[in-house]
Amino acid sequence: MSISQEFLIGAAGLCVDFDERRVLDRIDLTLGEREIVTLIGPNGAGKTTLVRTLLGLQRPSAGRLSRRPGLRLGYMPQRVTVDAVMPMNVARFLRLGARHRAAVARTAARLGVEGLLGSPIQGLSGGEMQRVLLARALLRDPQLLVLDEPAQGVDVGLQAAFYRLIRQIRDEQGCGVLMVSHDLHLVMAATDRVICLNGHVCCTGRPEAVSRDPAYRQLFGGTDTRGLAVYAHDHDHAHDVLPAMGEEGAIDKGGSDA
Ligand SMILES: Nc1ncnc2c1ncn2[C@@H]1O[C@H](COP(=O)(O)OP(=O)(O)OP(=O)(O)O)[C@@H](O)[C@H]1O
Repeated sequence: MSISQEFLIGAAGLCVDFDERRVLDRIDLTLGEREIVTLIGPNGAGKTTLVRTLLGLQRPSAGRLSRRPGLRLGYMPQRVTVDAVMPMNVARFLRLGARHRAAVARTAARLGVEGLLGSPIQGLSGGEMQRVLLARALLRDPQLLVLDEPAQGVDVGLQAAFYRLIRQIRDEQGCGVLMVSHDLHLVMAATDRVICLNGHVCCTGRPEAVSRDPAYRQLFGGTDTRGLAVYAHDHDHAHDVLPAMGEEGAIDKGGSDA
């Protein structure tokens, strides 16, 4: 596979070994401008390793990796550990990226955390921390936003709202998004393309198509059916109102034989 400059990031035949154990095997992947791609897979599938490799934090054992020159990345890690004895409020945490106060205030307001700027970072709830971490990533004005399990530790209602927010941010800022998730049904409406990973790429495509793919079903067994019905319900309403238009219409095409 050749990796062209039209992509923000691309990998061809990417392999990663740890202690002679192959954890990622011949991964081909591209991420285009304004595209939202979700990596999904069971525990130990190599999702974080793949993200770290794409970010340049992990050396591949084989294969080729390409990033657009000068690509601005905003990375939201699974978690951050802030030393309990180090006093740090949210405003200071956000300013660590050396951005102007006005940008910090504007981004905090955009994410609804402006009321938390004076609060100690250690005291935030899971949902508040999630938005603060996203604000920090956005303050880099990223062309590619990378989110590793961004909804972990947050209740399901807030998770759905968070994924809607990610899609809005992509629409407003025009950045590409690469995210990791365990839960296809939660990210379906927020994702353009899914890559189902289990050491190798098991299947890939639009979320509706992946949810029906035998490789995906084999990997997740009967354990991931709960949200699909909910998703299909929302989606049916949109289908009646907005035929083949915008993001809902695009998803409809994939789900037409459901
Ligand atoms: N630095 C490392 N050294 C040795 N093995 C590692 C290292 N990092 C990850 N691994 C192993 O590589 C495999 C893939 O791990 P990775 O964290 O990428 O999976 P994941 O899909 O992100 O898992 P999870 O969903 O549990 O976060 C696991 O077996 C893990 O133990």
